[in-house]
Amino acid sequence: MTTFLIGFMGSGKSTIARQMSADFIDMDAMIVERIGMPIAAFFETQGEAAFRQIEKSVLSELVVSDKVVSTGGGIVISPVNRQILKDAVAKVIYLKSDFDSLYNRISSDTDNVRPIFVNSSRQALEAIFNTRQPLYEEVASQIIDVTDKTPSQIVQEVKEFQA
Ligand SMILES: Nc1ncnc2c1ncn2[C@@H]1O[C@H](COP(=O)(O)OP(=O)(O)O)[C@@H](O)[C@H]1O
Ligand SMILES: O=C(O)C1=C[C@@H](OP(=O)(O)O)[C@@H](O)[C@H](O)C1
Ligand SMILES: [Mg+2]
Repeated sequence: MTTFLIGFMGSGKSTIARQMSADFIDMDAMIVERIGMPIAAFFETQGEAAFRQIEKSVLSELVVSDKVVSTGGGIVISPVNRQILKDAVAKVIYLKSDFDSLYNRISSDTDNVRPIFVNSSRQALEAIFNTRQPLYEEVASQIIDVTDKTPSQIVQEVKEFQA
């Protein structure tokens, strides 16, 4: 069965997926391969809407992948994506944390340039966070509070829930 990891940027989706399964799929990495450029460059040249179109089709492809899939933090924006996640025979695990913890993490993450982070004030980003919170909860089959937990503690909690 496919396992989707969802949550705001910086919640650890890519990190936890990597620790959960050697053949995990990171949606952002898959999209970067497809578009042939970093996501930030694509946002700049083609726009966010074009990114969301690609994201939606990649999500549809991955529903039947039977893999651990780390999604991008904006996967829940689209009602169509939320319906895909609700209809899927899949586990949808929400890695939940508070905005301040996530903001600190994203701010110090030099490996990943997130255009929405780069282009938003802290206040604007918090508003996006607050808007998305209920959307993650709407589609989640499991919610894990990841605040102040190590990746291995989180992986352990996922496994215990599914035991
Ligand atoms: N449980 C954790 N504790 C501390 N730092 C973490 C944890 N999970 C992820 N990180 C760090 O936070 C940043 C974002 O992680 P990432 O997996 O890219 O999140 P996402 O894919 O949800 O945006 C990275 O610098 C990563 O090393
Ligand atoms: O929150 C968002 O809208 C986004 C989050 C990013 O993924 P991560 O959550 O893995 O950083 C990536 O999909 C893109 O920058 C958009
Ligand atoms: Mg990620």
